[in-house]
Amino acid sequence: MVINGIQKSSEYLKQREELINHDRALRADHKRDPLSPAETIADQFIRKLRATEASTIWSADYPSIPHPFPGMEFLTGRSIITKTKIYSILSKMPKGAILHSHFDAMGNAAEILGLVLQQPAMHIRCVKPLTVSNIKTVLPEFQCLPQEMYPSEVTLLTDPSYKNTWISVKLAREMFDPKLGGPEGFDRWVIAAMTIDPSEAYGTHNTVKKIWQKFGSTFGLYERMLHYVPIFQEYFRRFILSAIEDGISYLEIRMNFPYKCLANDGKSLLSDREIFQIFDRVLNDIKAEMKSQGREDEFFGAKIVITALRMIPVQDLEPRLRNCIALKKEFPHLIAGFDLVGHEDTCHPLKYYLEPLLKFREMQREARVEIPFLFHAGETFGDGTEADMNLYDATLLGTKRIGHGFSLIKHPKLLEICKEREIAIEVCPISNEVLRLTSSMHMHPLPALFNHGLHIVLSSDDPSIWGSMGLTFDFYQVLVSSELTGIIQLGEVAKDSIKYSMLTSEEKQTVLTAWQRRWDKFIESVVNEEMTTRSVE
Ligand SMILES: O=c1[nH]cnc2c1ncn2[C@@H]1O[C@H](CO)[C@@H](O)[C@H]1O
Repeated sequence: MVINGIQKSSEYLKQREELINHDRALRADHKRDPLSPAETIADQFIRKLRATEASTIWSADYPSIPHPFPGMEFLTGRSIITKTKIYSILSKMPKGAILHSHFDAMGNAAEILGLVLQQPAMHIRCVKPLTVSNIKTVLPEFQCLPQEMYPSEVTLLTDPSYKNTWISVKLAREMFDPKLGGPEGFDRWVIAAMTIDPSEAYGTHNTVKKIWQKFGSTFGLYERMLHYVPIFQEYFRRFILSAIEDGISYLEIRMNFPYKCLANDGKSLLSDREIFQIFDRVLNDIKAEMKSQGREDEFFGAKIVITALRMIPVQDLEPRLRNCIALKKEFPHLIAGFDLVGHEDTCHPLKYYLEPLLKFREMQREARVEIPFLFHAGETFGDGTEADMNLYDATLLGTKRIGHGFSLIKHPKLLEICKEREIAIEVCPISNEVLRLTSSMHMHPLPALFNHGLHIVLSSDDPSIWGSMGLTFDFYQVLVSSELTGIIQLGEVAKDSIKYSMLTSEEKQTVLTAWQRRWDKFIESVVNEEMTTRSVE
């Protein structure tokens, strides 16, 4: 690799090629087996399409989007993304597993409101009468009420005499003041509170701290809307079905326990056991449904990563960990691991929980169960802050994967360890951008992680809140913001999501074989698309 002293351009070009290959040698797409002829065509076709769409769809004028570009802020660019052929191709790609998403924020917001509206027990209130001038700032509050507590007198949310009283959600919607948009205005009001919109992410709340205030307030709503068994069950079923339609064949879902879900009577709480029994039932029903359609190799189930909020006092963690062990013993096939969640920049660092976390290993040995740590760490742009330092603790505590690891790129030794120990990084591109860690995908550390040869899985984190159900949008943002990354790299990421899941090695083999079959078919369909496009040109 000596560059000095080169005389001939042919020699220079040879050395240039060697240097480039050397630099790219760690990437997953460079390390894999040679591409099949069909993969080569598909890869080149998608690269060409990406360039064409950058200069057509992404360069057109849009009245409400002043400066569009591929990889731009997701919430502003989403309506352009869905116009592209690349998006439509990626929506058919088999994507492997979702390994990083939070249960309460995985469904479509409008559909969740639809489920709430079907339940007479669901009620709503707000702190003062809603008016045209305060509707953007006054938040709805939901509550499931037992029948004996249904209100006997009703004052509408928009009535000037309204005073923070409960009203049935359905009635509140039907009677919503036409001056505020009637029932559609009601939907807009509630959905705005459940989601982050571009004016918030890129305007009023454009810092990590401010956007987390809005983000946190949405979780308060989801909790009240979803934690009622008829809604909870149907919600779970629907998001699994929609994940399957997006080419996802397995999920590991983070969920806080105890998960306070109201039973049918709207009063008593389900036990954790009952929650897991519901999971089992819903998953088995879906598997049976898939089998009856001859699609059994498209879905292999889901597991829960039990989480606790990193705000709880340290002494409260040990009982949670004991509960986690008891649940694992009873539902070994449904529990993937343990994690602590919440805003790392403002909550307790992992180090604060060191004693119970160290003890957890011993507790597992005694109980003869294995519950790997799958820690969120480094979801920050800090460099040496406590949130950033969580990466050291997650690594020392033996985490099997790292959730986000946004600041990992700053730490050479940790990069080396993650590579050596095959600690996969769960990267959630759209989440990081909406939560203001990066202003566009081009500034995201992901391309650097790919180039360093880290094991990466892509995930959606909280798709309800940014309207990015499934994984297609995340895959899209990654594909269009690096020239090196092509469909082959995305295929490797999908494979890694199976390889670094918490399935057993036999299960992984089964899921990988099914994935490969679907991948070959997918590549064939891209090749067909290429031929059709060529014949039109
Ligand atoms: O990206 C994230 N990082 C850390 N915590 C999160 C993220 N997304 C959601 N939660 C947390 O998970 C809980 C629901 O399970 C919520 O309290 C939310 O704060």
